[in-house]
Amino acid sequence: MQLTPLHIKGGRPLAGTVAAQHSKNAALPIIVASLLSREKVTLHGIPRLSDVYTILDLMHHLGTQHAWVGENSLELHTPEILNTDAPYALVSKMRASFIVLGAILARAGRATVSMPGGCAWGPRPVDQHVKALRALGAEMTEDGGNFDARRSGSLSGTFQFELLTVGGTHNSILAATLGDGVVTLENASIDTDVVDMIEFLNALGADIQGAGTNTVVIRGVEALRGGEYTVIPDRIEAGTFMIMAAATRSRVTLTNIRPDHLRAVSLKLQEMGVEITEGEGTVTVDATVRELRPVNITTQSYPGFPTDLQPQMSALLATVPGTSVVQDPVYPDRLTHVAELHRMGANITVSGYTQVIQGGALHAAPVKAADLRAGAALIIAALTAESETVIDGVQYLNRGYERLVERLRGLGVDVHQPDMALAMD
Ligand SMILES: CC(=O)N[C@H]1[C@@H](OP(=O)(O)OP(=O)(O)OC[C@H]2O[C@@H](n3ccc(=O)[nH]c3=O)[C@H](O)[C@@H]2O)O[C@H](CO)[C@@H](O)[C@@H]1O
Ligand SMILES: C=C(OP(=O)(O)O)C(=O)O
Repeated sequence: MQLTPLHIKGGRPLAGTVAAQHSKNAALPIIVASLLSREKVTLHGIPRLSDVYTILDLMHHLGTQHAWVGENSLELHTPEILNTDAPYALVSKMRASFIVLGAILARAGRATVSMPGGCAWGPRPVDQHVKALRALGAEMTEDGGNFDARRSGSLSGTFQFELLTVGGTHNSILAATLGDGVVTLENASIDTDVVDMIEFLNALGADIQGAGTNTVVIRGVEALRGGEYTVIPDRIEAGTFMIMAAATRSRVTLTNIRPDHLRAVSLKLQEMGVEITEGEGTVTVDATVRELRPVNITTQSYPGFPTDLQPQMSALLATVPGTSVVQDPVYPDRLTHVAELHRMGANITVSGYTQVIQGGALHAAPVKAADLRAGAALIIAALTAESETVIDGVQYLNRGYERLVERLRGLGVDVHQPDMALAMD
């Protein structure tokens, strides 16, 4: 859906407290994982985001009935899998939908899923998903952009990922949870979103050991029961607000967070001269104490500095005098924010996945987001610029930030976008 642009008048500090939403990237796989149970599942902490509505459309196609039973609570029930295919029109909208492959395969014995979409900054292969499922005994074929997966019995065996992949680990766990085989995943992702999905599945009666370590052992079980689960706080959303506070040289408190999940971000901000005070489920970011210093950043899988905060951090560093170097080997093409920040006066030169940033003051300009976190980076830049920046491409922001205008206003931001409320209908 095309939305009217966001108008932001920046150049003044933020103040106050903002509660982080629950995690988009944990909620989506957990919603998909509910497909493994015939019983009713109630999930709390589901953010009202366009990605959630997209995955619910896909789940509806597969046979899931859903009902919102509170602002962020969702009841899901899949007594039968009605379709074993996940069509292009639904899967192409977001990356997370590709993991329905593992879930449908587990529940129905076969699945046909289109190549995934999502934020389109460059190639996002799924070779590890395919290799893992093949190694564990599934038959996988690809035809015309569709993957067809079949299994004759339970998945079993050992697979070692060639690299750390969040989605590949999700998909393999989902495929192996039901049945009577034992699957060992080596070099598995230890990302918070993987741990949360494992804890959810175990709460429903799965037998999955090793969450948060690189070796995950899944002993298949005959069936999962129903249950209730609360999704973890969104470390990327919280990190975005922390970076926003630093960029505007403000003092802001975040609540509903897991400080331990945000350590890489906190350490980098501290290195820049930002005061970070952690509390029980809170963090206070104070960038009013001293001048900020430039830093160098290289993204890594969790617990390293997340690629999903690289564009936002680049926007912050574009405002900090001196030279910073930002490298994103996880997603080397994740650079759509750069040309837009140039319009605002940023001095960033790019070579491969390296940005060399000479910080200074930014100015307002019309800009356009081409993906979710680039949109967040443009908001951060706009908040530092005197006079009004107009940000287009707002539909991407609705993929990842709940009630954004309202929450920015809560921090004192001068922002308006007349039809924002419609985006969440
Ligand atoms: C919905 C969701 O949760 N998305 C997140 C998830 O994406 P996603 O799960 O797609 O990302 P992965 O962790 O799989 O990707 C990490 C790296 O592995 C590579 N790779 C991945 C799979 C594969 O089969 N082959 C391969 O080469 C990717 O190109 C990338 O360089 O983790 C990313 C990395 O933290 C985040 O940016 C995304 O926001
Ligand atoms: C890139 C993201 O999501 P996806 O993997 O669905 O594109 C993100 O959350 O930053």
